[in-house]
Amino acid sequence: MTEARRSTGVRTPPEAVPTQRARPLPGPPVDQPLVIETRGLTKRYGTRAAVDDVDLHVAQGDRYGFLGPNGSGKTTMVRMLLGLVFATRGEIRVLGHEVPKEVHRVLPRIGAMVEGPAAYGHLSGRANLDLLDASGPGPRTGRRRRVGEAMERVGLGGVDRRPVRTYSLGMRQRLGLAGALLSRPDLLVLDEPTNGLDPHGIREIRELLIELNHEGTTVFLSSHLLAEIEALCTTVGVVDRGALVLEKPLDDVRRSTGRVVLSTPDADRAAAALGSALVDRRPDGGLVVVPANGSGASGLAQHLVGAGVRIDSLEPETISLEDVVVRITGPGSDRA
Ligand SMILES: Nc1ncnc2c1ncn2[C@@H]1O[C@H](COP(=O)(O)OP(=O)(O)OP(=O)(O)O)[C@@H](O)[C@H]1O
Repeated sequence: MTEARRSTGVRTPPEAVPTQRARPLPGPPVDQPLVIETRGLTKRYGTRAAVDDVDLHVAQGDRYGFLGPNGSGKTTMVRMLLGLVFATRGEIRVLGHEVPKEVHRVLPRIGAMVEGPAAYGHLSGRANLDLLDASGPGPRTGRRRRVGEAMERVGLGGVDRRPVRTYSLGMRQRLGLAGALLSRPDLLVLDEPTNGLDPHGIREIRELLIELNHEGTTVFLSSHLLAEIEALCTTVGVVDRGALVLEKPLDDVRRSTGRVVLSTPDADRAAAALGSALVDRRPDGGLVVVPANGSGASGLAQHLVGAGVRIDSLEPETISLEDVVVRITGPGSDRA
């Protein structure tokens, strides 16, 4: 069952999205207008549902991570949002417009990168972006500036005249992102944007996306990399075999358990002093403790020190995104 979204995470609201909707799709309330919403969205290939009855809610200002194992339907979802694949059933609304019916009104406001960046290898990065810009809705005037700015933005300003065939994978990925930025989009839709990048490249892309988000761009990205979503996103949607099984602000997912984890060189002495307040011992040696009612971590520390226990650290126990994903998707969810 879907753990539905109740509120949005940290927000820097960008300029307003059209809120007049001919027919708003029903869904859980959120604090900001929705820039992507789907209702009962389903895509079948033969008898197999690649996307299965999905109600998605991406709010303005989100950095929304669409997380799922390989083959769980992420790319199919992204392609439907962009009008590249027709749904078998269900409704899609992006930036207040129906997709695919009104996709021509939506696409000029979206920057997208799906299934890796495509570029002509014999042309320079700048020439590739010139071509892309020429095929877009933007005016001819200002193209040079737009392309230059986009190249600078992704850190390719110094190599803009080199043929793309000489670019590393990371540079190609950044060129793809530069293409997505040309129209100064309200919404970025990125399918596995850090695929194939090394840790340095992943960090660069992440920092750039956070920067763009702070300037007002809503970011929707798909990934099978839990750590990537955890480091970048404000909201997470978890998809398992085509179905959305969780959609929540990341801060709500990683909530505190109310217990604390004690790290000490005097574990046995601590265990004796804690009695029934000690509820678990972790593989890393940490003692999981339930502080006595109202005493909190400071009361616990006082009690332990009084019992002659040395304390290395005493920290609140939190549930990680990984804990939650493992629990709700179960083992083998990424198997065919
Ligand atoms: N054109 C197609 N025809 C038939 N089946 C398809 C087609 N496109 C996707 N599928 C199937 O739909 C399911 C979801 O695929 P999709 O590519 O959307 O998943 P994904 O989560 O993006 O996977 P990955 O992370 O590997 O890219 C898979 O079982 C895939 O084989």
